[in-house]
Amino acid sequence: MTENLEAPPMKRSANDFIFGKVLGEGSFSTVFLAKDVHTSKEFAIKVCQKRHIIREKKQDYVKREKETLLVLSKNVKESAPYFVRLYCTFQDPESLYFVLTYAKKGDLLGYLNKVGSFEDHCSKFYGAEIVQALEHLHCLGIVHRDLKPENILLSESMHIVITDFGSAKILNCVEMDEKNKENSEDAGELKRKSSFVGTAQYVSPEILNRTRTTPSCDLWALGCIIYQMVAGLPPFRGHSDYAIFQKIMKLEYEYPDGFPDDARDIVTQLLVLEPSERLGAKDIGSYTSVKSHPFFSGLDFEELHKVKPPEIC
Ligand SMILES: Nc1ncnc2c1ncn2[C@@H]1O[C@H](COP(=O)(O)OP(=O)(O)OP(=O)(O)O)[C@@H](O)[C@H]1O
Ligand SMILES: O=C(O)C[C@H](Cc1nc2cc(Cl)cc(Cl)c2[nH]1)c1ccc(Cl)cc1
Ligand SMILES: O=C(O)C[C@H](Cc1nc2cc(Cl)cc(Cl)c2[nH]1)c1ccc(Cl)cc1
Repeated sequence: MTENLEAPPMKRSANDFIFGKVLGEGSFSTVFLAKDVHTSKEFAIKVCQKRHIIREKKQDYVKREKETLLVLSKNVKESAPYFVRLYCTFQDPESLYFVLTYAKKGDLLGYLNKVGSFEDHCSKFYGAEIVQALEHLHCLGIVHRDLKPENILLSESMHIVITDFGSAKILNCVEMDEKNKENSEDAGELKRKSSFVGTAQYVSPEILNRTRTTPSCDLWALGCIIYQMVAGLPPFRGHSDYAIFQKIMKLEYEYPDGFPDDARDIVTQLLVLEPSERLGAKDIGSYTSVKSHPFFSGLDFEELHKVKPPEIC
């Protein structure tokens, strides 16, 4: 009997890490900076309180997050390394631990708040990295559903690292084929999941209408994020979520003076109420109609991860 030389990786525990500062708090999680005692490598460890998950009935949310992160970590695409990696998970009687990539430079919202709005070449570069990331995510049959600047983290080299897959949906192959077909069962699923609805400013009309989730809802969020990088504020704003939802359903937004024409054109083609009419909604495989838009002229999407990102100024 040949000995199995590839010993399976040892199950880790909290004792394998030195826990450092708190990086941030979620609704039922705390994320710590931590160092692996064996390799001195740094990680972000997301610690979820079991008691809290049970009380908030968030098991599905956590399960979905782990499943999605596992699929992403097993299907890394060299030209789209734009997602947080899940290295391992473990638990103790009180908590669940997710050992994740540490995104050293915070998130996109932090930079937007710091500089107000991005220079055009910055908006184009980061818009392009998000398109490249969404193309890979959707090819894996995963829809993020809560894409927003706070969930777009930045690595040490200032490339994007998309996170927070708790609200992600993994489409089954049937759904993949009937991408836009109405499906009461799924709408029912959404009804149960209505609490999951993402952050008001970026949520798409079909999520509010409880129709089925398709990759198009991430294209809507892309439109909102490109608008926000160029203008400094999201397109749909209001003093309450309800007021914002009203504006979304009526497509009530405007472009400030000086908003460049190519940015206005691509945002207008993404912020379309009918999901199947959005730019890229009909693309199969790769988002050619989004990538070929003049807003992205001159960018090589496959090479973005190798170039030094433009200074955010
Ligand atoms: N991989 C990471 N690297 C660096 N910082 C991170 C990482 N993941 C999360 N954070 C920080 O920790 C904070 C909490 O993240 P977490 O995913 O636990 O909650 P959340 O998803 O932001 O909130 P909620 O659970 O309500 O959606 C984030 O806002 C972010 O600032
Ligand atoms: O699938 C596994 O590996 C085993 C467990 C499964 C699991 N145990 C749980 C206990 C609670 Cl209270 C909540 C959730 Cl979501 C739970 N998920 C587990 C351990 C750690 C992590 Cl991060 C996730 C799930
Ligand atoms: O719902 C059940 O009864 C079964 C699940 C089992 C379960 N396996 C899981 C695996 C993962 Cl990765 C995540 C979650 Cl939330 C998982 N939940 C579960 C959920 C919560 C708890 Cl506390 C224990 C088991």
